[in-house]
Amino acid sequence: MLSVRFLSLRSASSLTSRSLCIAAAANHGRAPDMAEGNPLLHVSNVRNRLREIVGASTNWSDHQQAMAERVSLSSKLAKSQSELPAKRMKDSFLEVHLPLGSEPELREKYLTYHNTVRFGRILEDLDSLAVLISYSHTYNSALKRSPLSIVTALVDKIDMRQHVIYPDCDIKFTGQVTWVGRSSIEAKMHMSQYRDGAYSPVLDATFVMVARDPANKRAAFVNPLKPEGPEEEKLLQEGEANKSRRVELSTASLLKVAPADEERRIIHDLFLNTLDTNTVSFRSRILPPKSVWMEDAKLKGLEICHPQQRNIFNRIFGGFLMRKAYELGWANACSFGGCRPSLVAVDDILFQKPVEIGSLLMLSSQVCYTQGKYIQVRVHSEVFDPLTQQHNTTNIFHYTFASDRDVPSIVPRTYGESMLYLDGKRHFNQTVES
Ligand SMILES: CCCCCCCCCCCCCC(=O)SCCNC(=O)CCNC(=O)[C@H](O)C(C)(C)COP(=O)(O)OP(=O)(O)OC[C@H]1O[C@@H](n2cnc3c(N)ncnc32)[C@H](O)[C@@H]1OP(=O)(O)O
Repeated sequence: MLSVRFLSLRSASSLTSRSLCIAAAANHGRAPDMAEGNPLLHVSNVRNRLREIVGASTNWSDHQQAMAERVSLSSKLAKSQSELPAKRMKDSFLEVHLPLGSEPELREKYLTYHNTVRFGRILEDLDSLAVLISYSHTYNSALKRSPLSIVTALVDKIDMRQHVIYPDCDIKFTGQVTWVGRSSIEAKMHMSQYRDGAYSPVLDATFVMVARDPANKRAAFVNPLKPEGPEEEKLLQEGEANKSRRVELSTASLLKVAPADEERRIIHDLFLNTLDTNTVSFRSRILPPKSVWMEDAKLKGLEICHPQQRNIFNRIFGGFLMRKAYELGWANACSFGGCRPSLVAVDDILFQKPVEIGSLLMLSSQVCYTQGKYIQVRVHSEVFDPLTQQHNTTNIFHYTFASDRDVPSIVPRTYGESMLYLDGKRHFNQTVES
């Protein structure tokens, strides 16, 4: 059933060298693999494979029955991690093609007005791929369907290696599991684009996925990971270090503890800088030149969560949420900077709660930190229940953009805004200065 093409790392590199040999004869943005008709996994098949793996319904009208059938798979879950066989990294290695160069009919879905690729669409593909990689790691040939519900918990990091993604050149995604906990899985993915005879790197992404029982109510064990060779040992150690870093960051969150001394000084300097020197008062505040109050750098949006945007577990697809938040964040940075900004990094996208079908999803984007030509944007999403009038945060997204010129400085006015500023600064330092 899981007839995904599992390529070993070694076979992937030999594929690349073979590709390079044929490259001279290939078109500008059309990779030889695709031109030769090599049957690699096509991006549009990733979701179909996921549907098959979990037995998701294709019609919304059948979703309750499909869910009930899934819940009956609970008995197939492992009682402990030790009863599951250890997997190798190559067991989950996948290579997926998005042939924008070879299949012009695909382009429309990915095209921006400015003749580049919609990054929100790439986020959707990365999310689906991370889920498929995780299912490949947990694949059990004795079962027809996987009892695991694997959800996206965190987009740890997406580093852009190139700012322009061409809409008429083939794209290749590769990825594998690089670390596992008891129920969590780290998947690393790379995206490259075929241009002028070779694939060149576009981005590197690290996602954390979490396995749940079929009803998505509690954690479920995943197979241990057995590294082979020093390169894989290093990836595993990096995964361990990533986990420790996440715990540290969460412990130091400004929602839990006071800012550090240096951060307090920054906030006080910003405050002093806005005082009116003519009136000796803490109350009269003046916006410094080439600055914008934080409250004037927001953009809001609303999504009604229709069944069309559901994932294989009948909740809203994480990739869709990322696309919507990204596009709002981009528009926010665009109107703030007065030009089309390019994406530098995506960092620490947290999926706190699932978004149910039918929800009213409120998205709120805020420019929270600026430095030179860089704009740090935070998008907060919450569901609003019109019956109880309650708001619940579901996601927080962080995006770093670069403008083609220096942008105005963002200035917080309240204490809460100052915390947003510091949080934005921390994210900026982590992505841009690391
Ligand atoms: C149907 C046809 C449609 C076709 C659709 C096509 C689309 C197909 C695409 C399909 C795509 C489908 C994909 C989608 O669309 S998934 C949709 C988007 N994602 C979500 O909705 C998830 C929302 N969040 C949650 O449900 C909870 O917060 C989760 C479940 C994530 C954690 O809940 P909770 O906190 O209560 O869990 P726990 O305390 O028991 O811990 C369990 C483990 O989780 C680890 N952990 C937790 N948080 C984090 C974190 N932030 N960073 C790193 N790790 C984290 C934790 O260390 C522990 O690990 P371990 O020590 O066990 O190893």
